[in-house]
Amino acid sequence: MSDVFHLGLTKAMLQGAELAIVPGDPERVKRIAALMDNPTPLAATREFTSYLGHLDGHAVVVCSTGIGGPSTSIAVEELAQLGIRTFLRIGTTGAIQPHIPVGSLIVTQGSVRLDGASFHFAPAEYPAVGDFYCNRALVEAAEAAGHSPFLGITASSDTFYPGQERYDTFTGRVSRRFQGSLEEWQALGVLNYEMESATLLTMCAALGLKAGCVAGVIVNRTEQEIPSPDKMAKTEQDAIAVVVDAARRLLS
Ligand SMILES: O=P(O)(O)O[C@H]1O[C@H](CO)[C@@H](O)[C@H]1O
Ligand SMILES: O=c1cc[nH]c(=O)[nH]1
Repeated sequence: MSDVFHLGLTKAMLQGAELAIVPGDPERVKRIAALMDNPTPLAATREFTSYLGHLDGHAVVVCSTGIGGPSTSIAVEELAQLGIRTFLRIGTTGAIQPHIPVGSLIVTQGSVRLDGASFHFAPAEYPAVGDFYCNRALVEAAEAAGHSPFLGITASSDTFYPGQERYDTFTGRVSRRFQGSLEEWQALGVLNYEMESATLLTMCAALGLKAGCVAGVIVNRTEQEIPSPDKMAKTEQDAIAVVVDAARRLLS
């Protein structure tokens, strides 16, 4: 019996956990939990796969959000109902600034809200910003692992293709709203594209929860569209190690 609608979890299963690590991809969950003590599978429903692990004796939930804002909002809402107060997203991303190499890590300070779900929590004037302490823990964890993370603004889009101005679509077209948008975000200093941070950061700020996002750069859109599988796996693993260390720092 589940205490919440979708995740298949009960409060008892979470053993008092107050922090969750939330990747997009369900396949990433086990690999994140493997870096903790006593990794234990909890549930797998739709796009929501969850594990419990422990860091220095603290229970930590790992739960995938699936792709995009709507499913992210469900995961966060239900985890909050079960007692989670801090959310660390670990994702993959496409950089749009030429100086950001594939393999690097980006910590999202704030997001351009190209999603829809965040508007169900707060109006357009409200910022999608990360929690300072989460950002600090992510940056310190990245630096401790020898990375020089980029910290800045992310464009967070509901769609992977038009919203991120990709022309390798079925029609080869992108709707007028997004034509030229990549260049505009570049000129405004936006670092990267992904698909969940706008929802996560807005809803957490609006609901009095803490959140931070780190992402591994798997493509640079000024150079290529398709990631190389080897580089992608290493980048993802680097980001996983950083998010787990950041969680440990926040819990200590
Ligand atoms: O690797 P994840 O966490 O899924 O993040 C990124 O990858 C997906 C798109 O390929 C989107 O979810 C985007 O935000
Ligand atoms: O370009 C990219 C790469 C990963 N995820 C995204 O949303 N966009």
